[in-house]
Amino acid sequence: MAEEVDIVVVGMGPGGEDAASRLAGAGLDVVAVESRLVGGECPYFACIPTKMMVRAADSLAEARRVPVLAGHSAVRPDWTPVADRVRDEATTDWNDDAAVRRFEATGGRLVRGTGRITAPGEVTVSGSAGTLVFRARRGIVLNPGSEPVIPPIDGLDGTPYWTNRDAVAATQLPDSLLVLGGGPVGLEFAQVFARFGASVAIVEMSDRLLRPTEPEAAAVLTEVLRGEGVDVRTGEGVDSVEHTGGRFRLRLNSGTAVAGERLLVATGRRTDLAALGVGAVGLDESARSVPVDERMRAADGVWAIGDVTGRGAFTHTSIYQSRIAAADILGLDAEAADYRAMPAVTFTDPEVATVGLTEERARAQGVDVRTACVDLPSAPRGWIHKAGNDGLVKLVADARRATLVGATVVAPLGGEVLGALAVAVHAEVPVETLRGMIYAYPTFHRTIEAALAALDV
Ligand SMILES: Cc1cc2nc3c(=O)[nH]c(=O)nc-3n(C[C@H](O)[C@H](O)[C@H](O)COP(=O)(O)OP(=O)(O)OC[C@H]3O[C@@H](n4cnc5c(N)ncnc54)[C@H](O)[C@@H]3O)c2cc1C
Ligand SMILES: NC(=O)c1ccc[n+]([C@@H]2O[C@H](COP(=O)([O-])OP(=O)(O)OC[C@H]3O[C@@H](n4cnc5c(N)ncnc54)[C@H](O)[C@@H]3O)[C@@H](O)[C@H]2O)c1
Repeated sequence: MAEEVDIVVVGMGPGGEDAASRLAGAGLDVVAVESRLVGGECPYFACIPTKMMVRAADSLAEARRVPVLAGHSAVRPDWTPVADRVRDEATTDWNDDAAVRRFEATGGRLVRGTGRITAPGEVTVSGSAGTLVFRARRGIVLNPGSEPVIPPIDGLDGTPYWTNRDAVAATQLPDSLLVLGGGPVGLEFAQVFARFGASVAIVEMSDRLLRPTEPEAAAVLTEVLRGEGVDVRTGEGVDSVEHTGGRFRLRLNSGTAVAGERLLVATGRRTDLAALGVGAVGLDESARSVPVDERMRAADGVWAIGDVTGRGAFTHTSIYQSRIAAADILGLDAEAADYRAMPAVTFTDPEVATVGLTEERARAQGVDVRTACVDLPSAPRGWIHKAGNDGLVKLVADARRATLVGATVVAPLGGEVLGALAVAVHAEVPVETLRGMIYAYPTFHRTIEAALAALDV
């Protein structure tokens, strides 16, 4: 017998939790289905624990800069406080009781298990309590998130490789780490483990790190990582993997090999749409993502939010979309999603912070592009900062409209500097208005003024 409810939310990632709470709080009868932990990847295996690791690693790097700036320092890294903090503060030992209580306080009901759309308006949940069938009167919200992609490399399957979930839970520092994939996941972990003393190699098959970002940003980061002793290999694929005697050995396309104690696979994310049963509502189960309109509608009575929509795999995307989907379901005047000023920060040191279009993407969209790029060490604050001042500010402008359509900041706390540029792109602030502002001296964000001066708009 199917149980009738108003809403079924499948997956309680950051967006699912937010949408389910909003809808239950508005008085709807909401069932939320979660197969692992309420809160999703971000608090237990991703954003929060990794940023705690980054914070710890950055403190080591800063201490190592003392000899350049302030005398002597001796740093003896210890992984124990990091592992303890991740276990006790970030994840409460991977326990979601507090999140469950928070959700249930809104009036919603949590059902543990794996949800699947089995007919229009119907979700079947398989869990430890058996099989339950729900009919959703008002709608189904899909927030299944994403799983690590494991590439089909000869020998990889069956080895004890790490994904982000294992790396976050590491209680001991490996002596060496091989990182497959030079995207945000690979780079944040690579720098953390290297700063704690592991010998780290990154193997990235495309011609540069952080492929979707500006090449200038990738170049700075590559140089910084190499300067810290990380073996960065771009344009390199892996032919085969061996794991013997407790060590991994990767044979690379170039004929060379790299070896290490641990292997982190950080080659992107995927969602199994067939397992989610989206074919039952007419969606393509073999697609990489669920296409949604500007109000997150994926099909009649189905909304999708988060990584599964392919609009930027970030927690802020998921929560932004949940707000819109919940408003639409409640029949409120929902804003239409607008991704022009999508921000992203990779929390390496320096941080790589981006908003809007890169130069390459703006050109591909036919924008009349003008760019300017200012190196941080040549700006007053960068020069003062000295050790650890690698970075730049790059602006991408639309000359016809005389506004910024994109920007990249590579800087210490570059994500904070990005705030001003995100406003500029989002609100289409005229370049002349930006030039007329007063930028506090000598801040990192004042480098924006120098970049604006160099912009031919
Ligand atoms: C290492 C790492 C670091 C990251 N750092 C950042 C960062 O600093 N900032 C940032 O913005 N983003 C970061 N991200 C991305 C961020 O974690 C995700 O974009 C974010 O979690 C949003 O995902 P989501 O809402 O789509 O769902 P997820 O967080 O992936 O959660 C989906 C939930 O749905 C559940 N689920 C899936 N299928 C079913 C089903 N059929 N039935 C029931 N339950 C199901 C899963 O168990 C999971 O709990 C990071 C990602 C990684 C891997
Ligand atoms: N700070 C943040 O906001 C943050 C941090 C981590 C992750 N994330 C999100 O999570 C998503 C996933 O991150 P990711 O780094 O896993 O994926 P990604 O897709 O961004 O990067 C994966 C990289 O692996 C490379 N690659 C793929 N197959 C390979 C192979 N066989 N050999 C060598 N290299 C290979 C790709 O060329 C790519 O550069 C990101 O898109 C991002 O949105 C965000």
